[in-house]
Amino acid sequence: MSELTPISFFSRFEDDILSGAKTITLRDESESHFKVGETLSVSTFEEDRWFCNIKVLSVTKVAFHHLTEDHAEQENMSLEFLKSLIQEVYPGVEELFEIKFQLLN
Ligand SMILES: CC(=O)Nc1ccn([C@@H]2O[C@H](CO)[C@@H](O)[C@H]2O)c(=O)n1
Repeated sequence: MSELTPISFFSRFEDDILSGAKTITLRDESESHFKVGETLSVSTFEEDRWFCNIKVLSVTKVAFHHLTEDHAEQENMSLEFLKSLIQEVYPGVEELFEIKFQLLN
């Protein structure tokens, strides 16, 4: 038996992930190592509390200035909010990675 690869999300996104409203996350290069098809064990960033497993569907490089409404929709937020959020989490980072995922039961 192998350990699942961990990933954390801010706990305020837990409900959106569990309802299927949020189906991508945008990360910097330090979290671009996930492999298509691999199962990730998802915990909250704040308390390191497990809340689901997800399967990686794709990992795609995307520039900050190329983010679109399509990304925002898959984040279940407005594009304006998404951009301000990313600037808070990853100040000055232009090269992002879109990780598309599927919630596992
Ligand atoms: C330690 C650390 O970086 N944790 C992160 C980073 C990002 N995100 C979310 O991904 C999307 C785009 O960044 C937005 O929904 C972010 O809030 C997250 O939940 N947790």
